[in-house]
Amino acid sequence: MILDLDIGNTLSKWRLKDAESSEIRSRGAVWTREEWRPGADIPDLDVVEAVRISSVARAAVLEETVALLRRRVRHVHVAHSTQEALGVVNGYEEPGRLGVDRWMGALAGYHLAGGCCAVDCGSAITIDFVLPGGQHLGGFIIPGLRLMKESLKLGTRNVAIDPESEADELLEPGRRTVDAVNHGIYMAAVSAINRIYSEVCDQEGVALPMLLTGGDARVVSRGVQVPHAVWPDMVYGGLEACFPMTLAERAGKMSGAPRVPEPVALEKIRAGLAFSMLL
Ligand SMILES: Nc1ncnc2c1ncn2[C@@H]1O[C@H](COP(=O)(O)OP(=O)(O)O)[C@@H](O)[C@H]1O
Ligand SMILES: CC(C)(COP(=O)(O)O)[C@@H](O)C(=O)NCCC(=O)O
Ligand SMILES: [K+]
Repeated sequence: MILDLDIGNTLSKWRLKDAESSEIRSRGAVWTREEWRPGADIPDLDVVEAVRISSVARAAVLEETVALLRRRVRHVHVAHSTQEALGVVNGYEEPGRLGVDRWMGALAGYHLAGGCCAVDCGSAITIDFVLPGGQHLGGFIIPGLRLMKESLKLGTRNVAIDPESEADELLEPGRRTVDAVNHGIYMAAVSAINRIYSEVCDQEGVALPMLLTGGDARVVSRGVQVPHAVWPDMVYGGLEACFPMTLAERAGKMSGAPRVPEPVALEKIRAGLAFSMLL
């Protein structure tokens, strides 16, 4: 079995992948603050022959995790943001400073779709752009839905956006604090994504397919007007592409990769932008 780990600021996600069949056998998540202890919600390491890790948590969390895993598992691969990988050139002045989850997402997106806009809706919402030739432009970082809510400190901490609520509902003015906050941050997130996408496509003269991942991807997806696909395993896709192990991976396949969304024509994106400027 291959253990894939995506350690974010909020949740540490894992999945077990069968090295022979390439099937995903199980998956789970624990709070990043908590200690890693095989047992409870952590897979049994006895069946694991290799681990691939993407981590943006504190260095100590990664060090401890790697130390623990190295004692039990033969192959431990840790992903790093580099200047170039798999045909993508990192757009950061200091490539190593780009969050490795963003780098994995950008690589997976490029591997799947060529040029793309990769959006990760986790603790932070990150919006990264890769051009068709492989140049990563850099990106945008805004607080995630939960962080935005917490920053308001309005005692609404535990009131999550109802994942069943319709986007239309979330776009109405709230008539209670809870709704005003939820609708406000939702609007902030989705309008930022829509606008940033249009601005960058306009500047670069190319309509890019958009891919969405992260804990809030599904709820954010409903308010994003740009054609896009939700890809929960996008960060894992980067790990698969960087450290291919199974036959399918060596053939370039990434588990759970969606169909590439067809972007709208650049003229339409530009017309939408021009229209919003008139309002
Ligand atoms: N069941 C859940 N538990 C925790 N967070 C959730 C859950 N469902 C959605 N979320 C949202 O997902 C975010 C965490 O998403 P994730 O992509 O795992 O973040 P990160 O990679 O930063 O750890 C939380 O900040 C929260 O807004
Ligand atoms: C921007 C992030 C905090 C997002 O982390 P996440 O929401 O996935 O936990 C992470 O990618 C990070 O720590 N990046 C380093 C700074 C940068 O990418 O510029
Ligand atoms: K993120």
